Amino acid sequence: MKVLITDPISDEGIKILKAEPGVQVDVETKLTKEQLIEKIKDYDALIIRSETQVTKEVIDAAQHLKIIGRAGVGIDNVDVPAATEKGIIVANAPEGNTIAACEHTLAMMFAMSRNIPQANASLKGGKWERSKFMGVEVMGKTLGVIGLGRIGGEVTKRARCMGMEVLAYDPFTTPERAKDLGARLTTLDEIYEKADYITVHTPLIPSTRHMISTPQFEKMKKGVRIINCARGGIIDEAALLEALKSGKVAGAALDVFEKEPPVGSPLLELPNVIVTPHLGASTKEAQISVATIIAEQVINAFKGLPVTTALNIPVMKPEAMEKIKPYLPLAESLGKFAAQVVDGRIKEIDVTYSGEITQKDVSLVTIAVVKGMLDVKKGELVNYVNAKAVAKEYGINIVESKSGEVGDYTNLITVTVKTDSMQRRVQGTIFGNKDARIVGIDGYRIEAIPAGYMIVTMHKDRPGVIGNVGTVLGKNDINIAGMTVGREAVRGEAIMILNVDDAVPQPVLKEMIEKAGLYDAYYVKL
Ligand SMILES: NC(=O)C1=CN([C@@H]2O[C@H](COP(=O)(O)OP(=O)(O)OC[C@H]3O[C@@H](n4cnc5c(N)ncnc54)[C@H](O)[C@@H]3O)[C@@H](O)[C@H]2O)C=CC1
Ligand SMILES: O=C(O)C(=O)COP(=O)(O)O
Repeated sequence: MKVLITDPISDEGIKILKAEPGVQVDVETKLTKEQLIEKIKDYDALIIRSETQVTKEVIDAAQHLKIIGRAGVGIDNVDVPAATEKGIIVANAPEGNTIAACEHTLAMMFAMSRNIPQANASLKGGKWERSKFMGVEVMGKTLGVIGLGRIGGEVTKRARCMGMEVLAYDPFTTPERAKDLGARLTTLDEIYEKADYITVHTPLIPSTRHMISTPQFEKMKKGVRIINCARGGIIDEAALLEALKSGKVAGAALDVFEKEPPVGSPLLELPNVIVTPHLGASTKEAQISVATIIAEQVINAFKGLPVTTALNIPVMKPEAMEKIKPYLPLAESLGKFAAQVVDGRIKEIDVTYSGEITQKDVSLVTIAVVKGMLDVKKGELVNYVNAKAVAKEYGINIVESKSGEVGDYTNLITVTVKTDSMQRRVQGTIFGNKDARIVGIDGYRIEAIPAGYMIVTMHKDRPGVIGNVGTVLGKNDINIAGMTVGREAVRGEAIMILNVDDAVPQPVLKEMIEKAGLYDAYYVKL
């Protein structure tokens, strides 16, 4: 495995990677876009921080890339949909730098309140200006926290200890969580109306880009102070500049910028703006933590172990993963099997779970069904990362449901495939936590091992059919390893599955249909 690291990460992470047998690690920082496009071709993994721009062009140029590891949180510099489409895992290190970013936010709040950067520069410049740098206290003030996630939550807890009242806005959190942290969840408008300090802690995504702009500054209290240690672009810098110039905003503390470095930004000229060069995550502790986490995730990806911080595949805890693991090969086999016993273009895949499995997180099991089906239909690289995206691209609707009905099986996975011309239902179960079986087709009870070469026949139950099928196979030197028949009634409609030891050419299948008088027969290869 070849790992390319293009932004500086802690040696601790590099050591972990190098200790892994068969891993080659190359650190190449400050690559130009063109150099990265050229380099990436040879690598299996890419590790980055916020500086490397992993664009679609870069992803398209990659030939072996399996994982992009972000040694940090924000992934706004990665084209995640492009990676997903190509089956590349994107993983980050979400908890590694929470405290670093939180403490930096508080450091910036204090530095701004007490004019520390300005006073430091003045004194070092030979001046002694005590009255010029009169500050304000944070105690008793209202802090507005926009984005009450990991960092926003830690900032809230500490702000409360400093005697601040905290109002928070986050559309994806609960009033209970906010209360536990010491904040009151409210609207953005109330924050704008009441806050003395506003700090943003959301990701940079389309819905947060320029979420604070001129109309929002207009609603704010005069003299408000703004902190941005999240991402440049959440706050509209041009609008902030105007709000600072007009006196609406008394000060701004910025760690991040719309363009980094912010060369020539007029914000840098203002005395009431203090800045740091994207240092939020730059503590020894955070860097060791994120580098270690991401190195482990990259290794896991190569060992086929769960990548627990992956952002584009369902992530589950190792214990949960352990519980559904036996179902993944069965699900993939059911998908592959079902794809080979239908005609026409697949329009919908419906996966229904019943029995004990309904207590588990089955999202990955559904993906395994889809992956199996697309492996057959598309014959191209489909994996757990891109299976759903590929299905969507081909206009295949995926439906997942859990049924309360407990039939004869402890666990049952029912896969219904709808094509433009027909519908087929295939059911499977696991016996004793390890033995996968196909136990039903279109309501007929059967019991077949989903493996190797198989033949599925649809016929009328009458003497001679099975004998004739055996004769045709024998004549063509195809050995039968197992057989199961399901029928609706004696001499009624029937389905048979044969496990055979050899591949079955189409002409043999045709001969079988004719000689044995079958309605239809399908050859399945798992
Ligand atoms: N300056 C620096 O060096 C660092 C910056 N960051 C930035 O901080 C951001 C937050 O990091 P974490 O707290 O770890 O992430 P998180 O995912 O724990 O928290 C983000 C929160 O924002 C909320 N959110 C999403 N859309 C929102 C909206 N429209 N309005 C209000 N809230 C919204 C989410 O519900 C979530 O609770 C990262 O995405 C990253 O961009 C993170 C680490 C270091
Ligand atoms: O983790 C994040 O989102 C950060 O912004 C930290 O960025 P960095 O790794 O220091 O370039």
